[in-house]
Amino acid sequence: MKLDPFYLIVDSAAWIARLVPLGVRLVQLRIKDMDPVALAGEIAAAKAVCAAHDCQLIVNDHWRLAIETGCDFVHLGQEDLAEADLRTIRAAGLKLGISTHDAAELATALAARPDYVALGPVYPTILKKMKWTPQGLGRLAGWRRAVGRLPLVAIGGMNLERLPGVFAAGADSAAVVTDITLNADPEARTREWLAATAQWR
Ligand SMILES: Cc1ncc(COP(=O)(O)OP(=O)(O)O)c(N)n1
Ligand SMILES: Cc1nc(C(=O)O)sc1CCOP(=O)(O)O
Ligand SMILES: [Mg+2]
Repeated sequence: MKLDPFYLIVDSAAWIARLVPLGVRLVQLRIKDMDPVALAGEIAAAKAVCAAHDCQLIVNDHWRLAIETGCDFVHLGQEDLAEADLRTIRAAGLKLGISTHDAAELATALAARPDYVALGPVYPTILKKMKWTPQGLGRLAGWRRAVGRLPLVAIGGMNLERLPGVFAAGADSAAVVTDITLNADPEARTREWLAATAQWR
């Protein structure tokens, strides 16, 4: 499986409707704290936009709702993974991406036979408080060696200037939130990301 080098992460179907039609090929819906009925509606709306624009949708955390709404890819962190039923996820035909932040988490992730592994935070992030200090490019290169040909996602503090180093270190895809969603012109920034990642597509 090949991941698009530009992996957009947003927190609503409205963001997906706004940015995916610009040409985004890989997007994660990452919603926290929403009731299941509203959440199912968000996932269904995101799925419809992605289907219309040939974009791979990845649902963060909510694997049961992803199955119920007919999605085909979920992302789980280590706490999510500990509570997830991997057999059910696999039986439903879902692909699976897993977060990692240290060697023990990488071993846990690889044992789950994921479709990609994410390493973060490669650079400092302002999106959420994290207990890990930034991993840096050397660590990313170490992850590349450790995972072999498995797709590797770099996350945390991604911006356009950092992309050459991130891909040179071995990432297949760069996942981004605030460099786009907090930009004064998210559409223009998305177009810049699409252009900047074209050479790795
Ligand atoms: C691509 C990607 N990488 C890492 C994460 C983080 O997942 P997790 O550790 O479960 O934290 P939350 O995003 O759920 O707060 C991710 N979502 N996507
Ligand atoms: C959601 C998330 N997970 C991370 C991890 O390291 O697992 S870093 C992160 C936030 C990424 O946002 P931004 O691009 O704004 O830094
Ligand atoms: Mg999670």
